[in-house]
Formats: sequence, structure tokens, C-alpha cells
Amino acid sequence: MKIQSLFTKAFWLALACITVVVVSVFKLSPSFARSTTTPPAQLSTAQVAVAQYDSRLAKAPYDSRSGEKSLYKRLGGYSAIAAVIDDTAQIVFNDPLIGKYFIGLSTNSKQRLRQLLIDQFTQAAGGPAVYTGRSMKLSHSGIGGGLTNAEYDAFVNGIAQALDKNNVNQPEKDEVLAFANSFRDEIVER
Ligand code: HEM
Repeated sequence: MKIQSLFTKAFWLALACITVVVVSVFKLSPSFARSTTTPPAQLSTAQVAVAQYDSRLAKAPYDSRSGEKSLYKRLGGYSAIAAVIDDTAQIVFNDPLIGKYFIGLSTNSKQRLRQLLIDQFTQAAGGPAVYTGRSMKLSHSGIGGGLTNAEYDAFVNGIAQALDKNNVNQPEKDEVLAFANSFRDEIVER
């Protein structure tokens, strides 16, 4: 009789312990609990845009071509890319068609833009940088009521002139311009 009541007590104790463990796992680990009860949160439009943009940056041929030096090395590394971006900025800031869009930017905004462009082109060329800016769609949407093809061409033309000024060879120039041209669908709005 005593042994039987001992077994009954042990049974209820074990059941209580199991209940406590199960309840605390679901309470203390919301991600685990959520994965079994509700669907994962949706990504915002901005997050999706950045994710798509990142995967495109990591794609050949802008990264590096197998068996060859990366575009980054063939261009001459970080300081060579920075020089091209600085000359591009000089040209587009003074361009009769698109210079107006950069007039209102603070000095710090210009410095930030410069760094983001260097990071973007360095990463695309397979160099040691990570672009941390916004997607091209997000950062250009609505500029001047929506950028046109002619305005986009003026920007790319500025990059081409800067590449020539820095004596970049034709194969490397073609690769950089192919990358620059790849944003047209995201940037041009009318
Ligand atoms: C090859 C095409 C282009 C590339 C690769 C490019 C790249 C960039 C990058 C990396 C940024 C910084 C993004 C950020 O702030 O998070 C930016 C911003 C900006 N871009 Fe472009 N861009 C291009 C074309 C253009 C064109 C055609 C215009 C105007 C005619 C333009 C005007 C601007 C302006 C005004 C900003 C500053 C926006 C802000 O601070 O809110 N861009 N661009």
C-alpha cells in the first residue's frame, strides 16, 4: 500500500516536471515556439531590395574571372578606384544636365556618397569592401521627379571620362561600364 502511493507520487511528480519543461521551452524560446505556430515575419520592401542587390554584386564577371586577376587588381586596387570615383564626382557634379541634383548635398553627404561609390565598385570588382548603402531603387527613386535615360547616360558618361583620365585599359573600362549600366532598370523612372 505504501509502495503503491510512493509510485503514484513519483508519477505525478514526473508529469509535473515534464509539463514545466515543455511550457518553459515554448515560453522562453519564442523563435522555436513561433516556428511551430505562426509563419515567419515578412521581409520589408527595403530588405528585399537590399537582398537582391547584394546577390547581384556577388555574381561574376564583376567579382573575379576564374584563372585571371580580379578586376580590382587589374584596375590597380583601392586607391586607383578611389581616384576614378573622385574624378567621376568632379565631372557629374559639374555636368550641365545632372549637376543640379548634387547642389543641395551637404559636405558630409558628398563624403558619404563618395565612400559608398568606392565600396560599391570595389566590392563589385572583387576587392576587399562591403557596400552598406541603400538599394539603387530606394536611393534614386523620385530624384528630380524620376530620373530619365538621358540623365542616367550622363552619369555613366562621367564614369567613362574618369576612367579615360586615369588611363584605364579598354577591357577593364568595358567591365566597369557594364557594371555601371546594370542599374538602369532600378534608377531610370521615366
Ligand atoms: C551608374 C549609375 C549610378 C550609380 C552606380 C549610382 C550610385 C549611387 C550610390 C551608391 C549612392 C548612395 C546610396 C545611398 O545613399 O545609400 C547614390 C546616391 C545618389 N545618386 Fe546615384 N548612382 C547612379 C546614377 C545616378 C544618377 C543618374 C543620378 C542623377 C542624375 C544620381 C544621383 C544621386 C544622388 C543625388 C544621390 C544621393 C541620394 C541621397 O543622398 O538621398 N545617381 N548613387
